[in-house]
Amino acid sequence: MIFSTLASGRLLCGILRRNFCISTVMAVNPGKLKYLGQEEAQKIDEELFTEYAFSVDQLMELAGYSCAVSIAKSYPPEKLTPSNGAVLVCCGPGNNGGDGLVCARHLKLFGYNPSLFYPKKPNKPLFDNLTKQCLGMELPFLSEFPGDPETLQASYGLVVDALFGFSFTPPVRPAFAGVLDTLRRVTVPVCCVDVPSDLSDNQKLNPSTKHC
Ligand SMILES: NC(=O)C1=CN([C@@H]2O[C@H](COP(=O)(O)OP(=O)(O)OC[C@H]3O[C@@H](n4cnc5c(N)ncnc54)[C@H](OP(=O)(O)O)[C@@H]3O)[C@@H](O)[C@H]2O)[C@H](O)CC1
Repeated sequence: MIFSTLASGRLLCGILRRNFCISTVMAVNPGKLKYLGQEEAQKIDEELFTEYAFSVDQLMELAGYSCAVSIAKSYPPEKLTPSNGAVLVCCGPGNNGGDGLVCARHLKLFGYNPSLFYPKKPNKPLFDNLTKQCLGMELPFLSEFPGDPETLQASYGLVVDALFGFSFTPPVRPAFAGVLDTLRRVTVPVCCVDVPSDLSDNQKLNPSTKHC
């Protein structure tokens, strides 16, 4: 049912000004947007897999590509100074991280200079293949995260947060705590895939709340 709403054109991919969050929204009418919560998003995923036979690869490619298109519309590479299009794509250990790898690949084709921070790659063919594609396009994988905001924003004009999506369960584990803390403090735009990774699972993105 939810996917048929998508097909009717009432489910839009919206951009949320929480830093800059790309999320699917249910447009009851153009003037009134609501944002999907964790359960709704999981239900849509499930419906896409079962009733419409989408594969995870297809969904990941669609998600990553639409994020890259949204970024290109809002932050054209020529406007990213002083970094001339340098983007840091932070990828987490799940499918949200896979979205990030796809997004980085498309950003490269759009003229950006993406670098990847991917500290915990799952040992699965899908993620091996996505990593191989990025390596084949000469996208650098950072061996460590630029720990303080000043260092990060001196090198990158924009960050993509593809660390965690709807399977995040707070509190964040130590391995990622420092990364999220830095992303909260940077002054360059942070574009979040699905939801900001530090959003706890019972919070909903409220469209009326002003986000930075
Ligand atoms: N469902 C699909 O096939 C697709 C989903 N897409 C998008 O991807 C995410 C959901 O992906 P999923 O892999 O289910 O989960 P996440 O990527 O959100 O994160 C899972 C990993 O994160 C670890 N985790 C969870 N909580 C924490 C925490 N507090 N601290 C550190 N790490 C955490 C978790 O580890 P476990 O040990 O608990 O397994 C996972 O490793 C969603 O956004 C979807 O939209 C794709 O777009 C398409 C296919």
